[in-house]
Amino acid sequence: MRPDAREVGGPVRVAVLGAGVVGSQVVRLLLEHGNELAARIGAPLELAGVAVRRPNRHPDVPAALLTTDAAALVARPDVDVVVEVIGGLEPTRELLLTALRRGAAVVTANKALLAEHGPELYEAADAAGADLYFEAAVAGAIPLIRPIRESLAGDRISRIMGIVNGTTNFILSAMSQQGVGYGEALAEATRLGYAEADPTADVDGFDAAAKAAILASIGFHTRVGADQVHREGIAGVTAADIRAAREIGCVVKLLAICERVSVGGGEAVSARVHPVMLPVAHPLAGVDGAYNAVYVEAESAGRLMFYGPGAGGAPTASAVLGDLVAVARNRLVGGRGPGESAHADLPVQPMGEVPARYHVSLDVDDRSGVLAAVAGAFAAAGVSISDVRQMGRGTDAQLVAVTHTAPDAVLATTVAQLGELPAVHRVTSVMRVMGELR
Ligand SMILES: NC(=O)C1=CN([C@@H]2O[C@H](COP(=O)(O)OP(=O)(O)OC[C@H]3O[C@@H](n4cnc5c(N)ncnc54)[C@H](O)[C@@H]3O)[C@@H](O)[C@H]2O)C=CC1
Ligand SMILES: N[C@@H](CC=O)C(=O)O
Ligand code: NA
Repeated sequence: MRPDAREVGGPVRVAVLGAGVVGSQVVRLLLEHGNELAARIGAPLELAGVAVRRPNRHPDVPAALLTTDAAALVARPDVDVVVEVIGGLEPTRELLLTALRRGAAVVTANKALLAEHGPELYEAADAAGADLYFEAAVAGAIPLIRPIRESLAGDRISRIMGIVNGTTNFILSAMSQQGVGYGEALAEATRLGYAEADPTADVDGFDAAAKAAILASIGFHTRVGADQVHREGIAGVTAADIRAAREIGCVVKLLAICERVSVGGGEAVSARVHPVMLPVAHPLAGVDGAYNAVYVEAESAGRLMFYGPGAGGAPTASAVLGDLVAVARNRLVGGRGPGESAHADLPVQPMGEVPARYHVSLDVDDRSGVLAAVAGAFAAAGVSISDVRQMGRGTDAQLVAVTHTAPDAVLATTVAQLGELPAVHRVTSVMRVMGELR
């Protein structure tokens, strides 16, 4: 049940859970822009409480609002909206279920929670007629969730593809443009507030996979969990990979790709996250630092591109505040925003079936017959090569091959077999390639 209907124009009371990088900015904006927000909503937003772990670390939050008891705060009947910016799966799942079950609206930036427990949260929201908004959970400040759930609700989306993790994009940009080392770039991304509390979530691709799960779910009206997204991070991307990409006119980017695909006369969803070599002329190749950019392709709309800051306290707080205004407006008119839409219920395509092109660099013997042996291994697997180059380096040589499209599993097996050839010393770089190479 919703809390008691409020008198029109009465305050909308907001509880904020967590006052870290994002939460502290949410509280600041609420306190600094209160009058303007009230004018836009038609009622004041009143900060009812801020749950934190260590109250003495938050001098900018009025002391009377601070509490260490988040469970008591979300259960308070006078709280209309709960903003969750703690992160992680627990106790956030339990806290948000408590809020939703008593009819409070929820605004969250927590993609990990949504990708893992989205259906349970949606069900609780539906049962109570409460709002569940999460614009900040994907691509930070960029309006993307609302455009997909609302503006494109009348269209048929075929593809959502882009850079959705600011930390890894920051690291890859620093490595390729300034020659900064991986560890140093990660430390700087953490210092700037881009990285997750545990940055392995960023570098191992978990964060991008959670975002891909959310995008695939709302884009294709199908429940896609984080465990159904193929995930490869950037921890294995080396300076040699970045050099190899540069040699063929490419940059390395970590992409999330969600597609509606045809499988055996029916439709399925493919959702995957992995590094790719992208030609420098590709629009996503120029997206640097903590910026994100996402293409959405829809049957009638055509190709749309969304670009902007994908991480950071203030940009993410902007998305949270936008949701807060939306749910407050809904509340005042007694309405509700979109709930879960999972009617299509499409199967998820296994990664092994996804068509891909690979760029493979090998250290090989510099002698005749090696190229033929390598080409023979590709041919035996039915994989055709679009480009091959061999560069002598004294006693050994570097051999680079770019394949035509083949099923991902076939390519992966072929590369493993190449590594077994006597003439191959080492497989130095393997990466998927996208777009037209020069
Ligand atoms: N930092 C960013 O650029 C973005 C973050 N997000 C998401 O926003 C959420 C918050 O991220 P950040 O602010 O960066 O994290 P953070 O680690 O800076 O802040 C989280 C805060 O919650 C507090 N906290 C932990 N458990 C608590 C509890 N039980 N009760 C009260 N407070 C508790 C922590 O002490 C910390 O201050 C995460 O879900 C993250 O994935 C989303 C988009 C961008
Ligand atoms: N750690 C995330 C924060 C925003 O979602 C990122 O780097 O993108
Ligand atoms: Na967003």
